Amino acid sequence: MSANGVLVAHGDRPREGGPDRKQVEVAVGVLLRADGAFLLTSRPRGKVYEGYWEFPGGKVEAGETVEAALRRELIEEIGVTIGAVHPWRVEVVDYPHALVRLNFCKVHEWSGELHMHEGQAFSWEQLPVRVQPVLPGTVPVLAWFAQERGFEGATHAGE
Ligand SMILES: Nc1nc2c([nH]c(=O)n2[C@H]2C[C@H](O)[C@@H](COP(=O)(O)OP(=O)(O)OP(=O)(O)O)O2)c(=O)[nH]1
Repeated sequence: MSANGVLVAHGDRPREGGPDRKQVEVAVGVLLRADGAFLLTSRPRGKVYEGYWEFPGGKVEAGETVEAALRRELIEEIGVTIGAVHPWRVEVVDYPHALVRLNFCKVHEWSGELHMHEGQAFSWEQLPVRVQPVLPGTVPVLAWFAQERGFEGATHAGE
């Protein structure tokens, strides 16, 4: 785990892959508009946690950097070409289906229109987030925003 990583365990099902299971690297994009709104997308049908809201992104492939993976995933999933990628925070989440290492990156510039290529829904959100349910591994990001923005109270519905 990185120095700024936190470990969040979620769910009480037995873990897949035994005690030596590998961390799956995930590149996650926090797209920010000038007014501070951030983009959330819903997980497509057929994926674990289908319908849960998250930041767009996906798994880093072998030999790929987090930045390259993020550029690829955002073209594939939401149809935008991103500008500078700013690594923000890292979080490790221990799900029953996988141990994931989420590399959250802020992105302020992109080109192209949003097109949800996997049938997801999208929403530009501010705190408190109105869409629900929010993916467990996404919830801490809302707390980081709250800290940055001096926001107090529940960060999302259904808490
Ligand atoms: N994209 C994204 N994934 C997240 C977030 N929070 C969180 O716990 N995750 C987890 C869910 C998944 O276990 C993993 C991402 O894997 P994924 O299945 O979406 O990745 P992928 O698009 O490459 O999927 P696949 O087609 O290879 O199955 O990270 C988040 O905010 N965004």
